[in-house]
Amino acid sequence: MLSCIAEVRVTPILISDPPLLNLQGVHQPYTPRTIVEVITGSGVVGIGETYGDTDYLNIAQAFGPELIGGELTVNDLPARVAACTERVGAQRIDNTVQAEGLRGSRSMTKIALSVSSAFEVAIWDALGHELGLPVHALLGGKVRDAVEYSAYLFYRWAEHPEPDEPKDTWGAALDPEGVVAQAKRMADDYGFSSFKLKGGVFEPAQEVAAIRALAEAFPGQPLRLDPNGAWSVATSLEVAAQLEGVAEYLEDPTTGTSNMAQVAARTSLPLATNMCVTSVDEIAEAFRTDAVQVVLSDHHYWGGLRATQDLAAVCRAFGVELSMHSNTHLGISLAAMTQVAATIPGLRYACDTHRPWQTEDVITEPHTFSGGKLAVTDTPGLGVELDRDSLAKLHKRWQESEVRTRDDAAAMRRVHPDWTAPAFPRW
Ligand SMILES: O=C([O-])C(=O)C[C@H](O)[C@@H](O)C(=O)[O-]
Ligand SMILES: [Mg+2]
Repeated sequence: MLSCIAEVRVTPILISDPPLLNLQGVHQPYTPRTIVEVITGSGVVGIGETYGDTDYLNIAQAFGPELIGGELTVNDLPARVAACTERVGAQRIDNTVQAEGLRGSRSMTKIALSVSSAFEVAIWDALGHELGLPVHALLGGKVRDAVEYSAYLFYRWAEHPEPDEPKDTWGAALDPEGVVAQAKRMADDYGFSSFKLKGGVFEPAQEVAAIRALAEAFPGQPLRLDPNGAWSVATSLEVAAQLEGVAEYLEDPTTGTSNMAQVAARTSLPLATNMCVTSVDEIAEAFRTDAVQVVLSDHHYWGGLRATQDLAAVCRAFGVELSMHSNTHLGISLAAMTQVAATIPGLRYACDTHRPWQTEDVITEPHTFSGGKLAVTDTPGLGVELDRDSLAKLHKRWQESEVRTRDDAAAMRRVHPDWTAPAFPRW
């Protein structure tokens, strides 16, 4: 007989983040995350992680206690979190804006699923510990022993504007030479052999030049460019023509399924997305119109690991490839990504990860990449352990700070006071 859930803890934290540039602006020095702990009657602890912005945190804090006394089951979580979201005042959520402009359209359902994902992962982890099995075994078993990740390259400043803000040793990358230097360090330190450049920051010609410089520095290695929908259909087609035979795919060159379909119809370069296929109701139109050839799944978006497997099955049915998207995240989410990626057949594109950019973590032994891959652990649950000192320190930072959301445009205004997030298409 499995133990029931005896306690749930929801802890907001602030983690440091480097000054990475994107279409919307720049990453803040500190960004919020939510850490979830599900504790069973036998004392087992399962952990999960998701966004920490206020809309997400409020729902997570309201929902956590509803699990107490219940069983370690995941199938009813999305519906239960959605019902809780209604009660928490989801009517305040503006469904019309593009969340951070980087994630596609925003909706209450998507926010609820992102919250649900943290509880789902925590329950899988707890179940794994209760049964002495790794999460991948609970999900049906692994089909690979290691998961390959791609280097996630960013244009960036050397430092945040204020002297007492977090620093790292990567230096600036504001031109093709800087991007290549960053890629070389990613290859040397982590063994990554495919590279994605976050675009939408400079004029397309400069970003094409950076991809060409990468192709020269890393001949034959897979390259991707992701401007988060910054380009018109015409610009996307110009870039596609220049990168055919150079890049392995273009990621969200333009905004919206119909624009993506127009681009896809006139280039041989595959199009990937983490913006126009981010929920079940967006799949049909995108697949029917052949708008995307690679869906970048994200267990935070889709509601967890089971939902990621479901998405993989739908993609298989339509001959669409699957890979993984990543946003600023810590080791709990990386462990979850690795466990589910291990179970998905035919994953032929390396998954994204922001992990090398994070200097902090809440697990006792942060992951080590070898040859750009993470080994799939067979230890029970997710195979990672919560570092309570670190969690307490990062929670204290949250308590002492006024930062409650990630706002890349506001962070950019500290340096360029006239900055506003650009209208689509930017170019
Ligand atoms: O692939 C993507 O679109 C992303 O990773 C979105 C992220 O939010 C990224 O652009 C970032 O953190 O600046
Ligand atoms: Mg993307």
